Amino acid sequence: MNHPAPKQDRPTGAAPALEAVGLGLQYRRRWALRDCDLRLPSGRVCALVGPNGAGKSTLMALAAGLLAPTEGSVTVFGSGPREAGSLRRMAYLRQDKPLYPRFTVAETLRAGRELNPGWDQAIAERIVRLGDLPLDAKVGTLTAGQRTRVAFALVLGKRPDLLMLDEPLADVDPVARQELTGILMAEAAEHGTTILISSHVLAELDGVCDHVTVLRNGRIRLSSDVEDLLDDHRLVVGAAAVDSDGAPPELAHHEIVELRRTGRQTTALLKPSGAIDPRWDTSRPNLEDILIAYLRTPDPQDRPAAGAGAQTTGRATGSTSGREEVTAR
Ligand SMILES: Nc1ncnc2c1ncn2[C@@H]1O[C@H](COP(=O)(O)OP(=O)(O)OP(=O)(O)O)[C@@H](O)[C@H]1O
Repeated sequence: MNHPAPKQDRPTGAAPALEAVGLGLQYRRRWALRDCDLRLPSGRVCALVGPNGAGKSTLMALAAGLLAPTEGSVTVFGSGPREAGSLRRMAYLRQDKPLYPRFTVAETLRAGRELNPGWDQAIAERIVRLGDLPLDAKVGTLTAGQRTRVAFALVLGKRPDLLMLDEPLADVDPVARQELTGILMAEAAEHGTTILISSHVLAELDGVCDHVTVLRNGRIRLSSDVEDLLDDHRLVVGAAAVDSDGAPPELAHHEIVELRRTGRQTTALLKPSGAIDPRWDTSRPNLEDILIAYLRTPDPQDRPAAGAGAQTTGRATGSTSGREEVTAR
């Protein structure tokens, strides 16, 4: 679906909606998030993408003040996430969408109204009504998708300036998905709400978000405006021979994000520097093409130095036909 992406940055000098500096969180000996630098200006719709266990929920929980950082800092509109002003201005919809099962839908909305000074009953009721949810139904009797709708009504009813949604639509049917995404985007455009949304459904992010951050193994792999990403990358397809390192010499002067071989065909996602050899069929990738390539390949800094061991990107050696060989550069 295509919605105009809101781009209403606050006046210069205003604190970003969310800022992380060297942010990290360690569980026992394992880092769930490390060296995270992120600046999300207000009014943006930012997708947070990454494989399972990449650290997306950890980042949101830190920004919501539910976890304390092991190192670094995170602020919301310039203040610590646990400060009263920040708590008032943000809403966080956790993946498990905690609600009181014994409350009815109406009682849940009433609690939202009583707890939140800026409560917008109209939008909350609209979301519930569109799902045909009986107001007197107990939340515990609702399906997972219906509970998601109630949780959506609560976070949008709060009218936050920063809305963080952790895989919010995973259990919602496709029609409701489109409808709730539409409401979300309309609300963001109308009120300048900053949205941070994590999702595994990459195709649905195109046309919805204007900024994207990719996390991999607890580190930021990529964080960029969508328009810049689309302008800066090219997909090339050719039949050129591949040298022993996997990089065709004609492409060697470009930054190769990912190189894939299927039989005699080589496909690469590039950040070109200069003209691309005309023997290669060149096209503009869509957002999903770009995100998949970054998700599949580790950051060059995280890869072992040449000769220090095999590349770590699932590269299948000796593949010449049928099988696909993937090489990160
Ligand atoms: N309470 C916990 N105790 C120990 N380790 C944890 C805990 N919560 C998360 N982790 C670990 O931290 C890492 C990041 O987890 P996180 O939930 O942030 O990932 P995610 O990107 O949200 O994953 P998913 O897409 O599966 O929801 C994972 O390795 C996870 O196993």
